[in-house]
Amino acid sequence: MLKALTRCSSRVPLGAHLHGYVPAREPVSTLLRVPRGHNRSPHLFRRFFCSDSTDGSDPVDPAGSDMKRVEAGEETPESKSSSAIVPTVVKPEDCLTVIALPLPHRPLFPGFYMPIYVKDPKLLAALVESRKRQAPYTGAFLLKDEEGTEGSDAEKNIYDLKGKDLLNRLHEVGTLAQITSIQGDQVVLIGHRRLRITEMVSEDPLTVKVDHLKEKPYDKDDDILKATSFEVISTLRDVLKTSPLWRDHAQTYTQHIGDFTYPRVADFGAAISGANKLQCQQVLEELDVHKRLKLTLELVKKEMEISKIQESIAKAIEEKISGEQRRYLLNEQLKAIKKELGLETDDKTALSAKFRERLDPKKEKIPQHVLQVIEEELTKLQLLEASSSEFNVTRNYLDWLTALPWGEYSDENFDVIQAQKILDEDHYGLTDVKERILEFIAVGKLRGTSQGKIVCLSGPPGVGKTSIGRSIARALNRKFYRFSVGGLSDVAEIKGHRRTYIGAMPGKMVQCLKSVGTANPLVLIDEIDKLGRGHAGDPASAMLELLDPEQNANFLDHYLDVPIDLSKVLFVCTANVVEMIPNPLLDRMEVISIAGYITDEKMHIARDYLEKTTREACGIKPEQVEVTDSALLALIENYCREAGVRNLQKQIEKIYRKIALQLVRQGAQVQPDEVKAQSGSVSNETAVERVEAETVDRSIDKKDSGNAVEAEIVDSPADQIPTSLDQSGTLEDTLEAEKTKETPAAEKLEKVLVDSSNLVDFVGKPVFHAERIYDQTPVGVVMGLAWTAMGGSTLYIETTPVEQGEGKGALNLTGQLGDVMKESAQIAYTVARAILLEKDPENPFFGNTKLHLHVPAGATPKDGPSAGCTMITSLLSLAMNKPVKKDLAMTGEVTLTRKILPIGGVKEKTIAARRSDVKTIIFPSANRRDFDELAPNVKEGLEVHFVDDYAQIYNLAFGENLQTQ
Ligand SMILES: Nc1ncnc2c1ncn2[C@@H]1O[C@H](COP(=O)(O)OP(=O)(O)OP(=O)(O)O)[C@@H](O)[C@H]1O
Repeated sequence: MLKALTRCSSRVPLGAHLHGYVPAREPVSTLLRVPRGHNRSPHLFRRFFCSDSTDGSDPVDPAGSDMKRVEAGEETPESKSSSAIVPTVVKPEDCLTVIALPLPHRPLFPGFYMPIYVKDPKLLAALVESRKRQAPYTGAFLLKDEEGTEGSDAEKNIYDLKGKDLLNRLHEVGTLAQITSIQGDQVVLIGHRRLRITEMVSEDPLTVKVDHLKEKPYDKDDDILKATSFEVISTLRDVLKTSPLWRDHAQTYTQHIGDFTYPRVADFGAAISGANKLQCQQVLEELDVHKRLKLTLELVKKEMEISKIQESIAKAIEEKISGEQRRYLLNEQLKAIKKELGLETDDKTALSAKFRERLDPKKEKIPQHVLQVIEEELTKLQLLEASSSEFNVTRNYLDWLTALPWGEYSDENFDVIQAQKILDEDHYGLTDVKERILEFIAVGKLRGTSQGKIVCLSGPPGVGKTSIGRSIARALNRKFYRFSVGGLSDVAEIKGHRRTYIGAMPGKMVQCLKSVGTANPLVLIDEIDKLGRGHAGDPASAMLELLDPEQNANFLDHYLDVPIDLSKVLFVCTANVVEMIPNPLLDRMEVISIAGYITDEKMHIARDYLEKTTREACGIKPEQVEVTDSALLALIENYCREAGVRNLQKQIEKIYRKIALQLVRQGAQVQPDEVKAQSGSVSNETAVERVEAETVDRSIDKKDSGNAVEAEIVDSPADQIPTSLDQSGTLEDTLEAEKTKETPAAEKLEKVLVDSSNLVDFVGKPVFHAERIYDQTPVGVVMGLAWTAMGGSTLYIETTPVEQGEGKGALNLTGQLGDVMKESAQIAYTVARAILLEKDPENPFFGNTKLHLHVPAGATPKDGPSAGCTMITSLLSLAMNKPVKKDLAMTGEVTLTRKILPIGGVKEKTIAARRSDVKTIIFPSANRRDFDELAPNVKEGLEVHFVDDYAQIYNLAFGENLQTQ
């Protein structure tokens, strides 16, 4: 059984589908929608719309259609076969019975072509037959959709339909269509006039009786009609303009739009709109012209909106595309620029060439195993994808490997005298350090090469540990690199990260070598005593590997992964407290302690180094300022009593900043006169001022010299100012006066004098008050000597009775004493009781008195055993009600058998004692050597006793005789 009765399909290209009229296999030039490049003659349009009529007559002359096709240069199969014009017999209006042709997609509007495919052979044969019978007409009716079906589904269902069933599925109103050509199963129709089915005549093929429909009569000059029609036309024009798809048609169409009647305008609008088939059918069924126009207007307006949206979408996409194109272009340019500059990242060859270029000059010096790794990595680089992460890792690795100073050494200075000069230039004193460096140079000179060493400079803050490090590097002509390990807790900081980690970096030492560019720098490792505990590995062990001369010839950084030779590096570490340095590290270091400075040393440092550098830093000339010795002394004694000189430096900077301000302020007042003087001939008045200023300067400079010439100038009245040699009396003064003419204003300013009297104006009130609380220590109070990380200091041990009574003897301790110091106090109590018992057996003091021992200042934690002898003395002084000798200070650990053990920090303690105007110091005998090594200026004026038994202290403190045990 024939499945498909009628299969009508249209192959609809995108865009054309919107309007439902497509050029299928029909020769394109005969269609209203003419694709680009084909003949789009206005004749075609005129052909379909010129024979318009208001009475609903055919817009196309069916009789002439074939003739016109021939005119248009086309051939129909019939014209081909007969090569003659066949006159039509049947007129459209005579067609009252037609074969019903179902249209699945859109209705056919009068005046439009529509190609359809007829798959039902019976129907097709009937159509061919009717054409042969000179009645080439059929009724084209839109198919109704079956409920729940749409599009191709709806089409599918009609193939089984016949007779009545098919009739029921057809819309009642359709179009009388002329069959213009049949080629195979393709039938091309032209719509003529509206029809309505009245009854079925035969079933297969479906033939129906029809009524011809006419538009309701309308007034051509009706304004509303006119306006609506114009609105449709103008909207259509807009749509066609904005929609690039139909732009070409718009031109042609608008040229002929004037030929249209109102019903045709409505049909045209509906036909080309993208409205769905039901909306089109509605327009087709509408016989009231005004209503039809209104319906069409709605459809074309909607079309307009769609077109606008389409335009904005197109615009947005266009923008995006042009943005992307721009990016692409810029990227290409960037690549070209990078390539030009040799920065091209993905140009592997350029990259390899860059590395090789870097390698070439030092290839001889690079160890073989490192060269091998570099070569391997270079080969790997060529094989890797430039955008891969591995490529970047390899590139960075090669960058580090090739940037290191393999075998590059700076020419070392082996000239001891030159080195000494440099060291003295930068720092006063510090003889131990300087000596050690000179020894190092001497050994290097004799050996011909220098070996790496670890020197550790220990001492309180601000004594110049870091700055001497820099100076040593200068003296040795080595590059200087400093890094602080204070608080460092990650081993990776020292040994680097493994390359597998993202953002991996080599450790500090490799960074140092890259940055200094030599393999024998001086590396200053600051704050080694403050090395962190470490959360990832043990930093102390990593430091050991780095510093140990036994190991560091083959130091392996995790990142670099090839051993590097650090044996030529000179390591200088700094620490405040040596005891805090991990033992294995300390063991490998040469510790040089810098104890701190006494007033005398500070005076030198201030005068010869700090003042000079600060003055230069402030842009002040030496002749513009004078800081007297008394001012410096007051500054050191009352403001800067700590061991180092950092605070002293700050205070001097403060003074010089204030001086600079004063000078600038003065300069602002002097300036106008100066301008006058420099701008032309020198008036007498200005000259007087100049000479006066000069005189003041010199009178300050040569205060006590009693310079006669100076007096003469001062006394000279203004009009007698010497202008020539004979008047001035001396050549020197004339030259001086001449010089002043050219000197800038700032140089002739009044000299600023800083004295002890006006020091307060520069640095404010003294912050330090004497550590010494008592002029003469009372009963129960003795001065001890202590060592702190900030240097030495004096401290008092005070004991006082709290309560008396039979058997009440006890000892209370305060002053933030540590465990060792508390134990030391207990020992002192026992020894003191024993001594008192020995000296005065009748004295029940200790047994009956509750005592309180305190060590000011209460807020400072204290510990250590070295105050043992001081505590005993304090307890005995109270027990015997006898004060100790004036200006006495002591230090020493005591055993229960009254032996005095050695203590640390002799220099610091001596300096502290001097600072507190102590005249007599008692040290343990074992410390005699330390004291003897002190510089004479530190020991100067001190009466020092070395003791090994407490009895000696007792005798010195109380002026009595206690037998040693
Ligand atoms: N003997 C000296 N001669 C000249 N200047 C000195 C001397 N000692 C210290 N200074 C100066 O004191 C300042 C502080 O010194 P530096 O920073 O080296 O102290 P430091 O001992 O390293 O302190 P810290 O332990 O706090 O690091 C520097 O400007 C330095 O030049």
